[in-house]
Amino acid sequence: DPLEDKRALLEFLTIMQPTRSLNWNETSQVCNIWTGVTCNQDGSRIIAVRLPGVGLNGQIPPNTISRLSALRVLSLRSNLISGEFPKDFVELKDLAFLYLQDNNLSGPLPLDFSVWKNLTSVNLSNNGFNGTIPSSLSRLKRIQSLNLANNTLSGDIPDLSVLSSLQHIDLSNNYDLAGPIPDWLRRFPFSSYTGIDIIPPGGNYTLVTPPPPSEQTHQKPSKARFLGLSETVFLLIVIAVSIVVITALAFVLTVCYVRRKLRRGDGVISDNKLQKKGGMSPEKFVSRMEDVNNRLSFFEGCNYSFDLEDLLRASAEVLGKGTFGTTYKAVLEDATSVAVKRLKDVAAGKRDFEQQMEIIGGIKHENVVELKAYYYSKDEKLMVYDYFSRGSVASLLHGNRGENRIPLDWETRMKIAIGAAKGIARIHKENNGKLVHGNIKSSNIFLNSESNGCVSDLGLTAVMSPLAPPISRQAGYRAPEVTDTRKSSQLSDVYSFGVVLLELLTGKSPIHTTAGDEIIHLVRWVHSVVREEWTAEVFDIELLRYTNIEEEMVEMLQIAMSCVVKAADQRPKMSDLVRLIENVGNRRTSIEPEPELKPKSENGASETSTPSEI
Ligand SMILES: Nc1ncnc2c1ncn2[C@@H]1O[C@H](COP(=O)(O)OP(=O)(O)OP(=O)(O)O)[C@@H](O)[C@H]1O
Repeated sequence: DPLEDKRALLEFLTIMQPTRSLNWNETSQVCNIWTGVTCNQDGSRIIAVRLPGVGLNGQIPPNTISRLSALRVLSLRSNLISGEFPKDFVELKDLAFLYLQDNNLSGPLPLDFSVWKNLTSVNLSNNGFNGTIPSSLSRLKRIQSLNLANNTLSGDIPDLSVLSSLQHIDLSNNYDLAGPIPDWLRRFPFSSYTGIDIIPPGGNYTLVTPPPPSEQTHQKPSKARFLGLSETVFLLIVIAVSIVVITALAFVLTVCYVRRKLRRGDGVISDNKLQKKGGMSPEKFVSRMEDVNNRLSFFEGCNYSFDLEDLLRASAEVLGKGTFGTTYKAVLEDATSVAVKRLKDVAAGKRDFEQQMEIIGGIKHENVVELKAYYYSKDEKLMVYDYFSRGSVASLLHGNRGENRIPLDWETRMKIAIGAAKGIARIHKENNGKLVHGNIKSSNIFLNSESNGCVSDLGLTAVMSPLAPPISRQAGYRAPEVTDTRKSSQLSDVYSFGVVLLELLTGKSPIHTTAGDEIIHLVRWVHSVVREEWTAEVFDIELLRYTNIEEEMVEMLQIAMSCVVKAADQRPKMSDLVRLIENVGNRRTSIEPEPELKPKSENGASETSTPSEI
């Protein structure tokens, strides 16, 4: 345990006296136990303290928090903290995320922000800070989000145009800030600088206020104007305005009605806010989530700094509904995008769920999508991942079939296959070699920063109810024995991986319909085509433009077919597959530079791709 850090926090707690009781006591272990506290990997230091809305009262005592010199995240927002910005916070050299908004802090902002070189997100809004905005903010090279709104800051707005990483800024409602509004600030939304005094060319101060809504001018014709019009014209205007108002009202009511209906529908978020989902009132939802013992649990090394409340407030968009729940893209205040999976039908109790999450979150591998955080309460179970803006392999392969489609080239497909194989092989080593992915499919494979395949959504079958209805969307990937026993294994993962390989090779979905509405099962179809000795027909038409890859495609087809054999014990192990696929890829580097074309048969396949090789 980090004893020194622990002592500092206990001193802080004794003086601040939060109204909500925290489970911090001298005898208990800090790391993984104390509410709102996160330690580093070896448990030697505290790196995050998150205590939003726990009723902390009074001034932050000097020489307490500042002793946590490894602190990266400090969130004390929505409390009753008063006094000046603690001077000794300069000791927190690693601080990256600072959230002190919604308190009663006052006095000047720190003069020299450059002591916090790693600052990424700062929110000091809704306090009583006064004085000027320090120009040293311009030295925060990593800053992405800066919120100083609703204080009483004054003076000029410093030039922060050099901050290329800045994505979000809010200086609004600091009524004594003087203008003019600099050009760099005008690049941000208008809401970033409403409520600031500006000096127009004439010299008089005016306040930057939002433009008045246009209806107002329609609804309130001035008296002078009325006197200038004939009564008929005036009446016509009144009637026209009334019609517009009534139509608008009817429209709003219809929208409300439709939204309410939608909200009742299964899994549909009506107001694209996570907090309004599930037909629960936002207040009820938030209060359920805010149970002190039920907090968002982050994994070691995670550089996110948001709290559950931030997540609930984030604007959210449904990415899709899958086997285990619905996944949302949530955009947080500091412009970070995360993917949040809201699980349904979880059968595991809290302890088992947490244990499984620890196993999943403990896997750090470049080909496994890292679980960043999770949340468990009676009513909600959430998992938080990085958001992959390029979409999944499923969407890259099967999405956007229109004119501006960018086909997936062979090299990328191979990188996806090798990456995914390595990721799954790594998963299979976990938990004493017993961990099963359980849901391998192309919508759960993404491209990492090097465009290698990266697998997600692992290990969830262990916490799900076995009584949940069978999922048809998984069907095309499910090994025959899983259909019967409903138990997945590492060998059934191999089968599903084989189906993904077939998808990459054929460009076809595991279950699809033909023009004549015939349902095609990819594995069966490939078997039948190969049996009929039409191997070349199998490959994706988009791949036929590449001249010297036939041999590799055939080799990959052989590998895929070995994965999808019926008898589980005859399938290769994932670690063998990594080697086999890498061999194919390695040979390619020597083939690729050869410009020579191989002779092609009529249907476009090379002479070497004879069915006998399969
Ligand atoms: N981290 C992420 N970044 C971007 N998109 C994601 C992320 N995680 C999931 N998605 C996408 O969100 C959609 C829904 O995902 P989800 O995992 O809930 O369902 P699925 O993959 O369709 O099925 P299953 O639940 O069986 O995995 C899918 O299109 C998936 O590719």
